[in-house]
Amino acid sequence: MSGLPVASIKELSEKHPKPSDIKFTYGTAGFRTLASVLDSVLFRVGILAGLRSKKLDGKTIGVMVTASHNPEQDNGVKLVDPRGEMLESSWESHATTLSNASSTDEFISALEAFVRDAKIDLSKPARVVYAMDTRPSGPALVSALEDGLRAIGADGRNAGVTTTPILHYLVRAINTKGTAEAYGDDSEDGYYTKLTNAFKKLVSAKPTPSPLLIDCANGVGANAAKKLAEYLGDTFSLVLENTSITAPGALNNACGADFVKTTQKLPSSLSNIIKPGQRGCSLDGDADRLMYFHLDDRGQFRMLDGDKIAALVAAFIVELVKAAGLDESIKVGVVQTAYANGASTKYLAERLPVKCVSTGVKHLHHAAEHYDVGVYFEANGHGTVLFSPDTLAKLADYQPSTPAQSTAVEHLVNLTQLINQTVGDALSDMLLVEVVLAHKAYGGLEWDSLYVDLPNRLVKVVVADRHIFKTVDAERRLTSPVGLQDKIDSLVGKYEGGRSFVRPSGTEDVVRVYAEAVVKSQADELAFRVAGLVYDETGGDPATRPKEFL
Ligand SMILES: CC(=O)N[C@H]1[C@@H](OP(=O)(O)O)O[C@H](CO)[C@@H](O)[C@@H]1O
Ligand SMILES: [Mg+2]
Repeated sequence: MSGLPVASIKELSEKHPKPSDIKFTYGTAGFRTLASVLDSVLFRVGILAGLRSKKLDGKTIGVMVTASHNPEQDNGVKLVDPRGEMLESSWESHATTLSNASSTDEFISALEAFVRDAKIDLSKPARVVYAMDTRPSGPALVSALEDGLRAIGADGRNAGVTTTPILHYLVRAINTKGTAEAYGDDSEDGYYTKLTNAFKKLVSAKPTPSPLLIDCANGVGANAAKKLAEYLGDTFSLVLENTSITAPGALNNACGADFVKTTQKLPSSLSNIIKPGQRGCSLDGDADRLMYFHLDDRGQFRMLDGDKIAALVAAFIVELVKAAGLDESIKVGVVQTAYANGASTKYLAERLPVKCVSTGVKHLHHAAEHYDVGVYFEANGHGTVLFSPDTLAKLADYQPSTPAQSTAVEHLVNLTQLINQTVGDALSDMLLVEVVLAHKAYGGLEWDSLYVDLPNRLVKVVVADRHIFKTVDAERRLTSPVGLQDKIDSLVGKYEGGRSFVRPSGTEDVVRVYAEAVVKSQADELAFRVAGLVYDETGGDPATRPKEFL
């Protein structure tokens, strides 16, 4: 075994010193914080990505530089494993440890220990493909990443400015090239061609959909949606808004999927553009989340979130599987989190198996892999559909006995091409939604009426130490602080259709309180009473108690 290239790491590491007063964490969304403090993290991630590739026998690893829906001054970085999935969780803590070594010497010792413990064969090749979103801090951070790749001797491929899901696609396409599982050509052209060819086949016998308004969050989704529109040609026209990717401060500002979900409002930049009866959607800053909305006939804004997308898509796939005559051998299931609207869970559970897992895409993704076809969406609009290898083989080998069965199987096969199965993908999900709407001849109104959302409220509570909050049952119940869950239960019992749960955030230094009830004012009241309880029970200072807490 050859050793670490210590001299080269040392020399380059000196150019990327760690800020002394900061503790970094590789969390649910990778490293994410103010861009101005991330230089050393990117350098070290470059080395880590190289080591991950060596550990996996030279398979290509992805690195995405983005802070998604966060404000423009933030940035972040996450690693992508060879099949396009999130980094294996055991490596998250190694990433955290390496990022916090205080000096170059300490960093090198930590690397040496890691290489030994993880039994990494340094003589293996290392390959990494990387990309960034449109943030102004991106280029400098990418150059720190490239120093890391150089230090460990990894081959880097720069995929430029692109979306998170395209980077995930590229990783899988590169690693499956020339195999029976080839995912597509390993280029952006390959991605757009794959998606749009499948889309065109799926809607070929349907009327052309009315043009769709897309809020691009002033981010990288604007570039991607523009290219997608070119590949779609006349089949489907996209009206792109919030495309100012170079305007200072515009990214995610009062627009984008997260804004729509958290404020339950239309971005004001669209208010003069969207017409009653029209549908539109918002992407987030790296185009992996999607929120739909429509204005009803009276011009009222109606949000169609990840739960509504899951309901629409899952019911459609179940219908197709049945129409194909495959319902005995292909089982469709849905994965949600506790934040899924109770009405969506009820709607889905009446039709197919539904599983609830902890917050965070990796939990949903892994649970969805256990179904033949697993549909997963977070309420915030991040999700996709996974077809198991067995299911893909069944679809490929199936001999339909009627023309109707044959059409249904063809549709299913085209869906496997349309859907980005590596990760949630706003553009792929958008085409998927449009396919279902076209097949069902639904507008926003019909889709929205699948079920009626229960009124709900999400509240943040700032506490002294959120780590004392421990949960069980897919985060729906607290075991610590002891006794708090009983108090929440007795509050919930007072509200018709009441549901509430409390969990520590994995991405912000807060505790989140979610509440639902049959009436909006009651959902708000329940949320603020539970928030008040959490605050008081964990020693919150009465002087700074938020006044809306009850
Ligand atoms: C209530 C909520 O929307 N939580 C979000 C948020 O996680 P928290 O752990 O709740 O901070 O960020 C995650 C990463 O983007 C996302 O997966 C999740 O859905
Ligand atoms: Mg995102």
